[in-house]
Parts: sequence; C-alpha cells; structure tokens
Amino acid sequence: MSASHVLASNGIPTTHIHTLSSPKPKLNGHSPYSTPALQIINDEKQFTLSGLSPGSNLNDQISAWDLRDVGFDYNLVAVFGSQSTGKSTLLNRLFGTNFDVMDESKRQQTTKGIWMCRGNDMNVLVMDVEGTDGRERGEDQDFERKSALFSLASSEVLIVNLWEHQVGLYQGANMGLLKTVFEVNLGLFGNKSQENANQRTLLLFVIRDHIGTTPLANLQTTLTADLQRIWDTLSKPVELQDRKLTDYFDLSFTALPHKILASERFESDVRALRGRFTNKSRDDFVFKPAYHKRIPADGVAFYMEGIWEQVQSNKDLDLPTQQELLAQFRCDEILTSALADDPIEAGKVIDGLGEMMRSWRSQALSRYDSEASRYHQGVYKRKRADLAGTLDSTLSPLFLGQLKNLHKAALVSFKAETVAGLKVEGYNFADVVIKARAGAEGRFSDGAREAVVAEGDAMWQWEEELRLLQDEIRSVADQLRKDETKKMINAIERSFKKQIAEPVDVQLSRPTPLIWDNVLRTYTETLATSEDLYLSKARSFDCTDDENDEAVTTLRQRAWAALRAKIDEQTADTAILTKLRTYFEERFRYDEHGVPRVWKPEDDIDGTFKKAKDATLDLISLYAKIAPQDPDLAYAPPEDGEAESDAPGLIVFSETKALELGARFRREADAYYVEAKRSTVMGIAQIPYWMYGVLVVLGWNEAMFILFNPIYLTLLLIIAAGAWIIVQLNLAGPLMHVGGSIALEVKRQAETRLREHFTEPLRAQAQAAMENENENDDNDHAPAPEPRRRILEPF
Ligand SMILES: Nc1nc2c(ncn2[C@@H]2O[C@H](COP(=O)(O)OP(=O)(O)OP(=O)(O)O)[C@@H](O)[C@H]2O)c(=O)[nH]1
Repeated sequence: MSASHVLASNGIPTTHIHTLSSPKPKLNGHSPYSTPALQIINDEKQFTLSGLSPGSNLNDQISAWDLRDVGFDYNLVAVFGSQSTGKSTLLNRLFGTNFDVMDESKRQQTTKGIWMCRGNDMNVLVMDVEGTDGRERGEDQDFERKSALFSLASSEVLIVNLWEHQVGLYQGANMGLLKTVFEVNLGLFGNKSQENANQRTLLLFVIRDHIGTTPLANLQTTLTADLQRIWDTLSKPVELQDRKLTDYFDLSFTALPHKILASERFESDVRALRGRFTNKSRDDFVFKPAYHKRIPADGVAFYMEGIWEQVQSNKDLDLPTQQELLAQFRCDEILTSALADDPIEAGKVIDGLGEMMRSWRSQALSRYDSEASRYHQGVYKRKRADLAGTLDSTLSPLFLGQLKNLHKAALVSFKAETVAGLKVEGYNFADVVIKARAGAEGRFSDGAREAVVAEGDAMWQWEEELRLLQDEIRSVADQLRKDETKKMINAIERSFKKQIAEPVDVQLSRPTPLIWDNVLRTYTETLATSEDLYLSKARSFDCTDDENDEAVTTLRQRAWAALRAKIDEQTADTAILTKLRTYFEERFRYDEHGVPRVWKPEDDIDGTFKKAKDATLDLISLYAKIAPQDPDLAYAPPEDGEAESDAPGLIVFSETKALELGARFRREADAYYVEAKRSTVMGIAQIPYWMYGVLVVLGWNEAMFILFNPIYLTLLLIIAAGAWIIVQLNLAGPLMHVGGSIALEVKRQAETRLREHFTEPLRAQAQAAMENENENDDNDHAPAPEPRRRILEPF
C-alpha cells in the first residue's frame, strides 16, 4: 500500500487513493478494496459533512455504501490505540476494509484524522482513528483526546489496540488519555435517558504481539484493574457519583500473536476474531443490541457531526490535561502516602497536622501551577479551583478527625486534672474546675487553630466543636460537683451520727418528763452545726440555691433518720424493758435514799409495789411518742413537711406495742412482788417462844417418868456427874463447842427440810395467782392472806 492522503489545495484530503482509481465506489463488491475509505474528520479537525464535493461527505458516502435505507440494521466500530500498533492492519483483516497501512520500510504515521469505511460484505461502519501519542503532532494532544472521545461516544464497539508490553503502563497504555476521555464522556453523554438506560459500549481490548508467557487472563486482570482504578478516580458529575464502570462499558479481551514471527497463527487468530464480528449466532458476537446507538442509518452522518461539534466545543478537552493529570496524580500520591497509615483513625491527636496538611496542599498546588499555568488561563484557573476543592475535601476529614481527637483528649485531661485537684487537701472545688477547664479548652483551641488549613473558610471552622466540648465539660463538672456534694453530705451525716450518739443514749436512758426536750435540743443543735458546715463548704462548689436547698433537705432527712435509728435502738424490746425494769427497781427495791429495802411483814409492800409499777407504766407512754413539753422544740420530721402532732415520724412505738410492753413489764414486776413477799415469809419462819411453854406442858409426863424410873434416874445422875466432872476439869468449853456445832448442823438440816416441805405449794399458788391477775389486767393486786395461814398451820 502506498501513501494515500492526497491533499487538495485547501488542505482537505479530497479522497482516498483507491477512490481515485475507482471514482464510483463499488457498492456491494466483495473485494477487500471495493469500498473506499472516507476521511470523515481531517487533521484540521473538520467534519466532512458539508462543504465538500458531492460523494465525498459522509452523508453521501452512506448512500454510496448502500446503507441509507438499512434503518438500525448496521453497526459502528472504531479503533483506539497508539500510533503504528497495527490498527489499520487489524481492521482491514477483520472487516475487509482498505485502510492505509504503514509502509514497513518508512515507519511513519499513516492514519491522520479519522477515516471511515464500510466493512466488506457487512453492514458495519468501521472507523480508523489516528493513533495516540502521535509523534507528528508533538505535544499537542488535543486531537487525540477529541478523536478518542468521538470514537467512544459514537461507536458501539471500541477496539482498544495495544502491544502486550504496553499492558500495565500508565502512559504507554494510554490510561491517562482514557481517564480524560471517560471523564469528559461521562460529563457530556453520561446522563442516559430512560430509554437508553441499558445502553453500553463494548471495549474490546486486542493485545498485539502476545508472546504467551503471560497468559491472557493475567493481562486481562491487569487491564481491568487499571480501568477500574481510572474509573474510581474520575471526577464524576455529582448526579453520577455512584455510577459504575459497568453501567457504561462492557469489557472484552483477546490477544493476537506476532504478525511476522507467527504469521500463520496471526492470520488464523484474526480470522477467528473476525467471526465474532460476522457470526450473529455466536455467543461472543460483539454487536449486541445493547451497544446500538439506535440512530437510523440515514441519520448517522448528522448524528456523528453533532457529536463531533460537542466534542470540539468541549472546554475540558482544550486543556492539555496531561500535566494537570500528572499534578493530580501526584497530589493523590502525596495524599495517599501521607494518609497511608491513617493517623487520624488511631484516635490520637497528631502533632503539627495542620502544618503537614498546609504543606501538602501548597505542594500539590504549586506543582500544578508550575506545570499547568502555561495553558489556557480560564481552564487553568477552573481546574486549579477543582484541584483545591479536591485537596480540601481530602484534607477536611483529617481536620475533622483531629478536632474529634482533640475534643476527646481535652475532655479526658479535664477529668483527670479535676479528679487530681479534688484529692489535694483543702481544695476549693470552683478553683479546681476553673483551672482544669481553662487548661482543657486552651489545649483544644490551640490544637484546632493549628489544624486549620485555610483560615476563614467554612470547611475549617472549629468553634462549633469547641462549643460541644464546653457543654460536655460543663456536664462533667456538674457530675463531679454532684458527686463531691454527695460525698460531703455523707461525711457530714457520719459526723452527725457520731455527735448525737452518746448524748442521746444518755438522755434516753434517764427517763424524765423532759426526755424528748433534751433529745430534740441535742438534735436541733447538732443539725444546725452540720448545716452550717455544709453551707460553708458548698460555697466553693458553686452550687445553685436549688441544689443547696436539696442538699440541706437531704441532710435533714438523713439526720432525722439517724436520730430515729438511735431512738429505735434505744427503745427496742429488750432495751426498753431493761429501762422499765431499772426504773421500777429503783422505786420498789430501793428506798428514797437509794438503800436496798429489806421487807418486814409490817411494811406496805402492796402500796409501794403499786406506786412503783404505775410510775413505770407511765414511762411507756412517755417513750411511745417524741413529744417535747416545750412547744418551741416541737419538731416536724422532714418527710412530712408539716408540724402535725401525730406525724408518724414522731411515733416511737404504736399503741399495740405499748400494751404488749406493759403486759411484759407487769409480768416481771409481779415476779419482784412475789420475791418481796417471800422474803417476809423467811422472817416469820422463826419458832415463837410460847412454843417452848407448850413443849414443857406437853413433855411433863415424860420428865416425871424419867425421874421416877431408877434406871432412867441412874442414867441421868451419871450424865449429871459426868457433866460435873467435865465442868470441874474445865472441859465444858471444848465439849460445848463440839455439841453446839452438832446441834447447829442438826437444826439447819431440819429447817431446810421444813422449808422445802412448806414453801413449794406456796410458790405454785403465787404463780397461779399472778397469771390469773395478768389475764384480768387487774391493777389492784390484792395478795391473798392464805399463804401466811398455811405456813403457820403445821405448827
Ligand atoms: N509486529 C507487528 N507488526 C504489525 C502487526 N500488524 C501490523 N504490523 C506492522 O506495523 C506497521 C504499522 O501498521 P499499521 O496497520 O499501519 O499501523 P497503524 O496503527 O494503523 O498505524 P497508524 O495508522 O500510522 O497509527 C506495519 O508495517 C504493519 O505491517 C502486528 O500484529 N505485529
């Protein structure tokens, strides 16, 4: 194939060399060269729809290709790839087209602009696109971006042609270009209408000169990952943020061996690939209905011209974005590496984060400036603002994270400082809190101010966070104050208990009519001191009046509860019975001088007993209710709030309890009574003197009998003589002593026997009488005279 672009004097290529040799294209021919190629976009970036000679514009050419009336029954395929990668060669083989192929010996760019040809014997419009990184165009990448975008937007299948060794290279594999193209494509044509919702484009990657050492699957993985990464980093329009690569593109991969080194396999593989374009019944047939643009064939020319206009007028493509991409790419890299170890997530405050972020930002921007400022000023500025926005939105989460961590740290340090301050002897709560608060808020503000990247921007505000912190500090301080107040009240309560314990004990065990006056006086005085103590301490706590009122009320309630506990302890059953017994004993068993009484029969046991018992029973009602005699001391227990005389808080024990105590006491008192009575019986139990007279009278006969009986008389005389001798020998003393002892012992034994015999029935009887009396609750305890009679009876 020879060089084919013959330029007219106006610089527009007039026709293809083959059309020169065959002016009227052969419409349905089967020869590979039967359909001439048309340059639809020349290298001056003009679309060849109008203003060209008849037969040389796309509209006419479509008619000439016999496609005008096919409606939707046609397909559009384009190729994309670096220059001289065998694109034209591939297309010619796949579609039987006759695009120019580079002359091997010259090695120069052949395809300029965009050419279109009808596939041989198939309703396929094939576009051969000028290779990217066009050497001939030098640094101007404008055309390659536009042509790539144009092919992507207009064709159903885009063949991405690349050498195997280009796979994995960012620039080499045109990834940067693809990114720009994707981005602009999304911006221009991405918003699909309802009916086009499922429409996609197939990207068919053809990997050329595939040696086979790296399996196609691996190459495919690499390419897919690259594309995915490109897609993820696209700056998408807001409404398309969540669109995925697969919403727009299907990916397909194939590889071809070296054309010259493995020419046979190359040819057969290409033939096989061709089958995917021609054989509709194949599963991998590439022209799926979803890819079709739904433009009738007769409108294709206008449609494509429209697309080209949109592409041409698009400002985003004007900028040589490679530099910008590089800048952004670098920014991303810098950011990613800076954020790699996720410093903010760790919940730690990063020292100097603001400084770091400011330098990342200015580095990224200045890199961009240095590389992109040479270009179109408007675009340069717009893109710069975009970049700044991207940088800010990347840095902003770091800033917010830093704020959160500063907040947390400040709160922790506030708590720690306050708690430590409260452990110092003689602390002043308000001072401790104020100092800790100032420290914490100061540290937060300093840290936050440091982290600000751009002063004055709403994105870098931290005052709101400070307010949140202040609120939290306030509530923590409140809680601490409440805890401290509670502790203080507990301490005061403890000391109150200690202070009242002894005086109240003493007062309660000395029953006088003024007992409650004394107890309440002790109570109110101690309570007043405690309240003063609280209020003087609370001053440093900055408590509100309400809180103080509440605390004092609590204190009063606890104090009253403490007093009641003390009173209850002292008036518990055994305690109160002991008190009653003592009181009774003092009156019954001791006289008014405190000397123990020894009852004599003539003593008024009954009267004394009654008096002492009544006085003691009166005590029960005295103890039953806290009722001072002095009305000034009348106390209203805090729970009730009203000074009601019958307030339950003042009742020590109930009426039923009082009755029960009375009964139990009476039983004890009766036992004392019985004991007293018994002691008089012991006094009576001496033998009266007249008994001796009775003895003489009754024993007279027996005495006479002894005197007049010689034996008894002799015995008597012997005893008398013996006695006389004893007296003479002065042995009377010892003998008398021995005899006295014996007599005494005998007497004692006899007495014991007698007492046992006579007093047992008496005791049983007294017991019975006593029980009987308790049942009747008879206060007039009249002792029966019977025991005395019975004691006398045996005598
Ligand atoms: N190694 C190798 N060379 C090829 C292959 N296909 C074509 N060539 C040669 O590569 C050169 C360029 O072929 P073209 O088909 O003109 O390449 P192109 O990509 O269309 O070139 P431009 O249109 O100028 O961008 C020609 O000499 C072809 O013979 C291939 O698969 N492998």
